[in-house]
Amino acid sequence: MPDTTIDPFAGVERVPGSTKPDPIITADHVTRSFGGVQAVNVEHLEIQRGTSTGLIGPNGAGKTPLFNLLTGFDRANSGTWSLDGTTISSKPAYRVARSGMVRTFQLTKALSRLTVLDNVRLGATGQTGERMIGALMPWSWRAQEAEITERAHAMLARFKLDTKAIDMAGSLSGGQRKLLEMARALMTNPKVVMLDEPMAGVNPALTQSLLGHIKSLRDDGTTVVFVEHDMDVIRDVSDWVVVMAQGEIIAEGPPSELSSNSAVVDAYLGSHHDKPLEFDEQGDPVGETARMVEEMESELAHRVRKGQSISDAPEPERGTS
Ligand SMILES: Nc1ncnc2c1ncn2[C@@H]1O[C@H](COP(=O)(O)OP(=O)(O)OP(=O)(O)O)[C@@H](O)[C@H]1O
Repeated sequence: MPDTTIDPFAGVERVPGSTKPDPIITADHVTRSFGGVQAVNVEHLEIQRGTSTGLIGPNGAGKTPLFNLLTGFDRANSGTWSLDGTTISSKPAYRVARSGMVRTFQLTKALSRLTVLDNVRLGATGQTGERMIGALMPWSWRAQEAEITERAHAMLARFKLDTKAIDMAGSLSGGQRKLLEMARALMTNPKVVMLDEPMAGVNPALTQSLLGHIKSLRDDGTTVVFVEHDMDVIRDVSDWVVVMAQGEIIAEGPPSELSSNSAVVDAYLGSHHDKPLEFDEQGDPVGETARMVEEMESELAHRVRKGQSISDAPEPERGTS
C-alpha cells in the first residue's frame, strides 16, 4: 500500500515529457503514421509508479493509437519503451500482458456468448504457451483450473457481479460490461492497467462504483493509465494528466492546474472564436471550428518543440479570408 501522505509529483516539472521520481513506464521517440497522418509522435513520456494518470486530448489526438502501441496491439514506426525497466517495445500483446501491463477491451461478439464467469476465467489464461502445457500435463492444468475458477469467483464478488456468474456476458448492461472488462484484466495481477474510456456508455447508477474501483486499484498500488473525455472524471480520478494533440504530448500537470491552463482548454474546445462553434453529432469540431482547433494545436505543438511555455500561447494569426 503506497504512502498517500507523500505527493509523488511534488517536485515534478509541469512540462511535456517531464521526468518522474519512479517511472514504471518510460517511452522514447515513439512514432506511428497511417498513410500521411502522423497519429503518434511522442518524444518522451514517463508514467509514475502507483499513480493514476489520465491521458486527454481532442478527438484524433492519438491517445488510443498510443495505447495500442504501448500494449503491443500495434507496431510503431520507431521508438522504444519499457515497463519496470524491461524493454517491451517489440513484444506482442500477450507478452506485454505477461510482463505486467494489461488493457481493457470492449466485449467482443465472441466473448458476449460466454458466461460472465468464463470471461473472467479467460482473463487468467496466457496464450498458446499455457494451453500447450495444459495439453501435455493435464493434471497440472486441472489443478490450475480449479485455482483460476476460485479466483474468478472472488473477482466477480469484488465487482458485485457474482449473481451474474452464469449469465451470458452479452446480457449485461453497458456499465456491468465495463466492470467485467476490469475484472478480466485484473485476473493477471497486473502492475499497470490501461483503461480506454472506462466511463463511456456507463449509466450514472454505475459511475460511482466504477470510479471507486479505479481509485481502489491505484490505492492498492496498481498503476492506472486511462484515456477519458469527461473532465469531471479526470479531475476526480487522476493524480496527473498528460495532454496530447496531433500525436504529440503538449502539456502535463496535476488536473487542478491543467483545467485553468488556457492553452490546453483552447486546444480542447477551440474557444478562440468570433463565430458560433460547430460540432458534428460525435462531438468532433467541423468546418471553421475544426480549422481553428487545428491552428491552435499546431501553434501549441510548435511552441512545445521550441521549448516555450504553452501557458501564455497567443492566439494564432488569423487568415484574412
Ligand atoms: N488503425 C488505423 N488506421 C488508420 N488510421 C488510424 C488508425 N488508428 C488511428 N488512425 C488515425 O490516427 C489519428 C489519431 O487516432 P484517433 O482518432 O484514434 O486518436 P484519439 O486521440 O484516440 O481520438 P478519439 O478521442 O477520437 O478516440 C486519426 O487521424 C486516425 O484516423
